[in-house]
Amino acid sequence: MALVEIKNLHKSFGSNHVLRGIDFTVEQGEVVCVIGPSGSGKSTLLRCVNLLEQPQEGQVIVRGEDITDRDCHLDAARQQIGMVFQQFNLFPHLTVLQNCTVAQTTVLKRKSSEAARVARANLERVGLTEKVTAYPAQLSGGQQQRVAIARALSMDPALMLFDEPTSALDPELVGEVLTVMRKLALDGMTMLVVTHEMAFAREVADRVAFMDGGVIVEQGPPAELIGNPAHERTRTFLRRVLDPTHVEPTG
Ligand SMILES: Nc1ncnc2c1ncn2[C@@H]1O[C@H](COP(=O)(O)OP(=O)(O)OP(=O)(O)O)[C@@H](O)[C@H]1O
Repeated sequence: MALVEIKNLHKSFGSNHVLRGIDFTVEQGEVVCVIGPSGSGKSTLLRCVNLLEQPQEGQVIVRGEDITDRDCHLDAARQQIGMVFQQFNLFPHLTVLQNCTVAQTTVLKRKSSEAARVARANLERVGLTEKVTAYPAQLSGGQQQRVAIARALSMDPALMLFDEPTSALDPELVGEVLTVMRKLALDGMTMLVVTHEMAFAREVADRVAFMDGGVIVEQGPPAELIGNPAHERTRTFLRRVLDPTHVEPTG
C-alpha cells in the first residue's frame, strides 16, 4: 500500500480551476520532487495533501485512511504530515527550542521534558544544537529554515512536505538547507518536495513529476524525466529552467 494516494483531486478558487484531476502516489521512503511553471498548482497540491485547502473533488488517502472524508479525525491526520514552507513561519517570541516543543506539548500532549529531548535530537539532526536558546531574529534565513525542519520532524511525521523551501533564501544559504534535506532523504524519510532546485531533483529524488496547468503531465526517475522528457511541455519548461539565458523563439 502506498503511503499517500491521491485520486482525481480537483481544486478551484472561484472560477479558477487550479487542480484538474490529480492522480498520484508516494511510496514509503520515496523522495518525489514536483517541478513546473509558476501558477501550475504545485503549492495547492501540497496544501490539499496537508488539508490546508479542502479539495472540491477527489481523495487524499494516507496509510489507507481517506483524510478528505468528513468523518476523519483531522488533527490526527495532520499530525502524520510535516510541512516546511517557503517562509519559515517561526514564532518570533519563542526560542529555537520552544519553537520545536510547542506543538509537541499542545497537540501531542508530550511532557515538556520529553518534548525538549525530541526537539534537541532533531536540532542536532539539522546541525543547530548550539542555537537552542537563540530567537529566530538572531538566526540567518538558512538557520531559520533548518529550525522549521527540526520543528516539523519533532512531530514524528510519516511524510514531510516541502514547498519551495529554499526560494526565500539568499543564494549562499540555499546549500545548507538542501544538505539537511539530502540527509533526511538518506535516512529514509518520505518526502514530497516542490522545488526549482533542479540539481537537487536530479541527484536526490527517486521520482520527479512535472506539473502544468493543474495536471501531472508526466513523471519518472530524474534521469528520464529531466534527461529525456516525453512531452514538449516538459521540454520547454526544462529548457527555461536549465538555461535561464535561453530565449524562446517568437512568431
Ligand atoms: N488561497 C487562494 N485563493 C485564490 N487563488 C489561489 C489561492 N491559492 C492559490 N491560488 C491560485 O491558484 C493558482 C495556482 O497557484 P499555486 O500557488 O498552487 O501555483 P504554484 O505552481 O505553486 O506556483 P509558484 O511556483 O509560483 O508558487 C494561481 O492562479 C493562484 O493565484
